[in-house]
Amino acid sequence: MPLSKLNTEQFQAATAPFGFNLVIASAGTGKTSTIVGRIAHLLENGLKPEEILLLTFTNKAAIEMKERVSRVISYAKNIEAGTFHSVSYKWLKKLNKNIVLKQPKDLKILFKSIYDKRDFNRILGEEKPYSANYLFDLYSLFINSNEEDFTSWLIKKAPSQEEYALIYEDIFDEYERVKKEHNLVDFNSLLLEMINALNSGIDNPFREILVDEYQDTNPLQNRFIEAVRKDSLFCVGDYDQSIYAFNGADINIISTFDKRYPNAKVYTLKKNYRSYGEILDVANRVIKNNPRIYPKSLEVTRGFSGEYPKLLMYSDTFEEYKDIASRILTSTTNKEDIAILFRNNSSADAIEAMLREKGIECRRKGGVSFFDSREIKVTLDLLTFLVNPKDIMAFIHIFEYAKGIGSAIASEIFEALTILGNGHAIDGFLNPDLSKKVFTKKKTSYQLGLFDDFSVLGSISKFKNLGFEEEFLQNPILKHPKLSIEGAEFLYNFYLLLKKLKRFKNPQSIFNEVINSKVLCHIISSLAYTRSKDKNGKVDEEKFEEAKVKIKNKITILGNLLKNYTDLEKFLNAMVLGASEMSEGRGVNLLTVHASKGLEFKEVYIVDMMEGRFPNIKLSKLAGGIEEERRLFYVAVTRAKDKLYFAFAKRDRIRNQEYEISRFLIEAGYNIN
Ligand SMILES: Nc1ncnc2c1ncn2[C@@H]1O[C@H](COP(=O)(O)OP(=O)(O)OP(=O)(O)O)[C@@H](O)[C@H]1O
Repeated sequence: MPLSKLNTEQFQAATAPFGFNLVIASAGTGKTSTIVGRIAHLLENGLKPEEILLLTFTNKAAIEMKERVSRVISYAKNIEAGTFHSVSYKWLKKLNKNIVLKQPKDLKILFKSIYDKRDFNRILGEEKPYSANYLFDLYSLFINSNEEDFTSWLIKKAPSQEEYALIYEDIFDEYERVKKEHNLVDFNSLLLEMINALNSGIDNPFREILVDEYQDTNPLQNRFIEAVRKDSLFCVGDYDQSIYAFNGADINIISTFDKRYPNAKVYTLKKNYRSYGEILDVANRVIKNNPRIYPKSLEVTRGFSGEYPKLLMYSDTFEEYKDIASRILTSTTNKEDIAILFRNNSSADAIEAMLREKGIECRRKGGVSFFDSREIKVTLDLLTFLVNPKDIMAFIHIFEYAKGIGSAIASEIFEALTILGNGHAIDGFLNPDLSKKVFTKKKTSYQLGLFDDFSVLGSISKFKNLGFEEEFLQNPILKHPKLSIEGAEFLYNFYLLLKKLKRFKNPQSIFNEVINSKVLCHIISSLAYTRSKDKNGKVDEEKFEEAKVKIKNKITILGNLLKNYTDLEKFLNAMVLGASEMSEGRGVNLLTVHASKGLEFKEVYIVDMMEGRFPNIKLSKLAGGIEEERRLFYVAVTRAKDKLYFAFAKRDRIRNQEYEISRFLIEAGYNIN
């Protein structure tokens, strides 16, 4: 039973009466077990699973906790659990809100497609107009500035831009209109929309909200908690592990809990089950230099190993990474149980290279490189468009690969398809309503710099001999005045894929069709082509073939992830909401300290323990200060179960910089003389 395994302090917290409960769980003291016990306690005392909301820092954590309770209480799988964003997203969907979640960088592309429709050349200004990218950033700055009128704001900042102000404002209007029309939202607006819905009095079934990693809550998330909560909160966190200030996390939220809530109860978990005493000694010595918000300490339960965490000293970073790789090579610890932690991402590539040179497999959490790669993005866009043919962004991204179709033309074709398909772009491809008029002449406005391109429609005769099916040749989208032969061919292949996919429902079969389609093959070739060019722009045939195989292999990895899903939409949502939780490969874990949060390893190396790098003085000035850096150090140290090493190098050859030892090692009592 989840409750029977708890120690006294965990049990007391897990069985706390309804109300405002804060559990200060020091590192390694079993907060996961306590949350799992709490859920079991609530269910055993008559709460229905639908009345429990569990908010976690990652979706993976939510799944793990739910699984642990479900092993004993099977219906626990019905509790609502996930990150703030994924819970809001699911809830908004349940409320039938039609929303399409997008990353800011995607919205930037939409913005550019609207910007590109304007002709600034008609104004012979002294100064050039702003680029689309700059204007997008300027616009978000304006929105955050609380000023009401863009033009007056712009004139104050850059008087010579005044003559473009009308065009800029028209771009913003269209951008907002398109976003609204297609229900595009970013991460923050998910929470905002949900808060609005809750404040407008929608049905709220939750009787207790459990919040994990409470110390990293930001004010918007806190507003969400406030909007959902009725009378019981169970928040678990450790103020010494608050490390997301740069992302807006506010440590004051945890530190004022007992003042903000009536009759709040604070429980503390002190017994550490993870690490040997020597490791905890280092953690305690350093963290005591930070303010103690609620009284607490770490108690050793595993005893002492007899070995104090070692400080490894090197003359330069190259030597440092090389020696760590050699130590790992000969270590008897399972490679998956070893982690190398670094404060700065910039350390990662050199360490990875050194490990690979010695033939040591490693994996980097964050998976950014995987999900940021163009092949994965475009494959996800293809699948997204199939699930949601209203997703103009996905459509524009896919058509970036069609020669001659830029983002402006792509968005016009998309609009036309939507009209022809009576609101459904796929129908616009497959069963266009020929009575509808598309690409009609647009309102021309010299002042707003709009083109009046559609006065002359294109002729489809140039596409007659390309072997297109008769049915497709009838489609009015081919009349776009700027459509090139290559563009039309891409559209035709897309049409063929959609036609074929009509027969499939199973996500795996859909994926197989997509990966073997001419559309994706064309995209793969075009990516491989760019990647196999040499300095003079010449393509090496062998490299080109190799690049194609590599790209296809990567896309296949995505297909493997899909195997766990029977619903394509659920898979796609998990990819948007959880991409940062994925890790690639196997072997030694290479992690930033931030990404190591919540994890534990038998053997840990904390590298680059140099003043300036850890603590990172520059970053600490931006958010959180030295106390946040000290918390990062505390998080790093407390990941280690059995063995812990610190590595220091006097010099970095590449940066041509000399270093002093990190102040945290001095605070920990290391004597380097
Ligand atoms: N009552 C207990 N008896 C024995 N072992 C326990 C108990 N509670 C937790 N543990 C073990 O202690 C370790 C740490 O637990 P857990 O990962 O939940 O810690 P945590 O509080 O989340 O730590 P952190 O905040 O540092 O990430 C785990 O290996 C877990 O199995």
